[in-house]
Amino acid sequence: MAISFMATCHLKQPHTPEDKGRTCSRYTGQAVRAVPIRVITVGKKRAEGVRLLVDEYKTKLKPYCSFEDSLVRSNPRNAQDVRAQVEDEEVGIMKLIGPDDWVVVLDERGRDVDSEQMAELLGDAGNSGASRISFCIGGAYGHGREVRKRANVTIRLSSMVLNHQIALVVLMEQLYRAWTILKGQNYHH
Ligand SMILES: C[S@@+](CC[C@H](N)C(=O)[O-])C[C@H]1O[C@@H](n2cnc3c(N)ncnc32)[C@H](O)[C@@H]1O
Repeated sequence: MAISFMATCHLKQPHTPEDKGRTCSRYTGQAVRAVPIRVITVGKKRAEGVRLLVDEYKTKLKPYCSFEDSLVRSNPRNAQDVRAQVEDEEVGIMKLIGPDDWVVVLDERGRDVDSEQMAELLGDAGNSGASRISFCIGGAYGHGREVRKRANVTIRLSSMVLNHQIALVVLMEQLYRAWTILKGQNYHH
């Protein structure tokens, strides 16, 4: 499934004063097929503040696309064995990924994507045959080999390592931002 979101954004360079207020996406103002989004996270119970923010962005995303929040629970029995933990979490993630999913793995070693490129990623997915976009956030020790291999693209949200719950909140906000870019709405400046 060819998705070219990296190739086209004309605001890849740092924004100049002239760029201020412009949003860039090949798809801005066009009808974009809203591919359902699923975010798969690994972990235990979420912190209350994270839960509130995730709920807020789920509500904000509702007018744009369907959204599924899937949690793969870490098995506490594996806490002393990192490999067993990563493998167990990987099985849980792979079970949720369908054959037609377009898979975006989040990893601090992934490709840098700006907000406009995130919008293009969603727009490109809409033009592809993907039945769903699955974003995968790993556990304390990251993703296993199978998940990495399954990735259509691996992106990072920052060059810093984030706690998985913080990564989830940042991703949710960026998904909402991406949709406002696609719709040409006054949120992204
Ligand atoms: C605590 S981090 C795991 C860090 C671990 N060093 C690794 O090898 O992945 C948990 C998860 O949060 C996500 N994450 C953390 N920092 C990130 C970043 N800068 N960009 C994208 N995702 C990130 C990744 O999905 C990661 O698997």
